[in-house]
Amino acid sequence: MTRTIDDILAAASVIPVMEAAQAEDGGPLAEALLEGGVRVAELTLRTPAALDALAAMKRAAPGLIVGMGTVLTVDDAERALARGADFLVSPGLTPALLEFAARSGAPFLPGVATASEVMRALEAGVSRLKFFPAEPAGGAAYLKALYGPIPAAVFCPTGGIGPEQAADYLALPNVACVGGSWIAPAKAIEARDWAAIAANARRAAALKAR
Ligand SMILES: O=C(O)C(=O)C[C@H](O)[C@H](O)COP(=O)(O)O
Repeated sequence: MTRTIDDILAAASVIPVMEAAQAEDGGPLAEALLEGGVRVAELTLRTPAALDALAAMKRAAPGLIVGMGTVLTVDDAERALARGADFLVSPGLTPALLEFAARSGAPFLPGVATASEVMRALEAGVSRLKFFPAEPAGGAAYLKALYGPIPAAVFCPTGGIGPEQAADYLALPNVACVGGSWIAPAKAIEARDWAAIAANARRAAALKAR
């Protein structure tokens, strides 16, 4: 059965967004997230080790749905899928990536930050969107304002969100989940503090969308 981006967002209330400097950290990181009850995570394509780390996550915890973030080009998307990414996340939305997602059928969460970008996505048949960078772009109040004229768009806000802001977003009718680096910060991964990451994951998994 093909998993859609809607299925993936429905499986998550909080999506940990991570950066891995060492590929071998992927396995224990994925296990810590699953242990904490997190079902969906995003690993950013920001380090040379990212693709290997993603493959390690999928090997160690096949039940964890792992997306590749920071997908900027079709080449990034192809490389991520080849290493086992379950979905693709981009900070923005380009015609080339939209076309690739439509052609490949890969679940894709493109980023938007304005009403015009949301409308462009809807014209392309895409209604599940990352709101990025959420806090600098206007926060929960901004998304609440977009809901009036454009109720069809559903967001996963990410960028500058911590546990204090998450509940405000999750209470909105147009928010499916939120993303953030606070569950598995780069420092905790570097320190291999899997117990702290599992504890953060447990608290995050307890947050629920409306
Ligand atoms: O690389 C990407 O594709 C991104 O979209 C960036 C991430 O969403 C942010 O790095 C989240 O990090 P925080 O703001 O610390 O929660």
